[in-house]
Amino acid sequence: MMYLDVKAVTKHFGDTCVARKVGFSLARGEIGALLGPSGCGKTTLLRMIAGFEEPDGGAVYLGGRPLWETGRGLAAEDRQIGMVFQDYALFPHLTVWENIAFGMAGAGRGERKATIGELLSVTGLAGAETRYPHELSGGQQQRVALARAIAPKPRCLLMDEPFSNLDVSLRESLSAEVRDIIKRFGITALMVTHNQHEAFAMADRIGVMQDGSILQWDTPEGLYHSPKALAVACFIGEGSLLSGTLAPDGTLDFGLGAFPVGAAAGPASARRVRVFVRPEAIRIATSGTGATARLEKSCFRGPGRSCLFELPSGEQVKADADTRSPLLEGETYGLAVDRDGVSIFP
Ligand SMILES: Nc1ncnc2c1ncn2[C@@H]1O[C@H](COP(=O)(O)OP(=O)(O)OP(=O)(O)O)[C@@H](O)[C@H]1O
Repeated sequence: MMYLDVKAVTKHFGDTCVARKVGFSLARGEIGALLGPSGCGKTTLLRMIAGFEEPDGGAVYLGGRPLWETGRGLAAEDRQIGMVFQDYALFPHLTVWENIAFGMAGAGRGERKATIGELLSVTGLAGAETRYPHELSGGQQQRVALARAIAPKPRCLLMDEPFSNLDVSLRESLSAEVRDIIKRFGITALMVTHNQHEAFAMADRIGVMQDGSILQWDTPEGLYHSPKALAVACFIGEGSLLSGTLAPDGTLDFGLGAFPVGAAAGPASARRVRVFVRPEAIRIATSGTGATARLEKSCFRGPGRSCLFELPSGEQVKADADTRSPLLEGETYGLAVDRDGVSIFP
């Protein structure tokens, strides 16, 4: 059995279904992320695991023990779950030290001192222990919130959009830092975010959610390279959607060429398919075989150049180029596609 196990959890608010038999699991010490657009049900799922909301059906287990099963559950305060909220929710009248110590009433003086000392050190807050929350930056406040949630040694840590109040440049560096801290303490954690960069920087496993369902629960690499649904491909990273035909012998024919994608994939008769291609799977050449396309737009992005091509069919294709390539808008180029960077959907 996995450490955190969510099984076929359903939840309605009135007539609206916000969790449709949702299931996923995390091994001990793994970090998971629920990723999806606003309103898809991420926070409600997190709140059901925390015990702030009751499921209509399904079960939730933590470390082999039920948090919720057959319509009954442990009270939130008995679940030993740590929470980090979007707005940090620090106590404004308590110092950094007192905020972190808040949930450690059961620990002895020596243990409390050692744990808080270690947390201050790994979160880079040593020296700030007598300050109050309003005397800290947003990033520092978030680290205090994390330290406060970790200090009582929770069985699981839940984080609701933990970086959304921080500026973009801080989000990515802090998310990598927070991952290191959680890993160092060996805590099993689940976060909710609508930002894929945060999910990629933090999580070992990510669930892409849409309308109360998890479309795919997978590693970041699995989601990016082998999306199981078109909505997952489109939600994660960038790409182009082209139309094509899949023949019974497994040959895919579309705007960027024709090649076998495995006989096993072949339908009984030729079938129209949608083909999703990542920009980095396309190689641009001045001439040659493969497809030809007109460069419509080219945008310098420092390490790379984002290009938008138009195929003779009128379909548009995004491709990445080297910034040193002398590409001219309006000119025609050859495009070759890396077969592994192509995903096919009905
Ligand atoms: N207590 C509640 N009563 C009624 N409807 C609710 C309640 N809590 C959430 N909802 C509704 O359930 C749906 C899912 O909300 P939820 O907060 O879980 O989504 P989310 O994916 O976390 O979105 P966001 O990123 O905006 O927080 C939304 O339509 C929301 O309005």
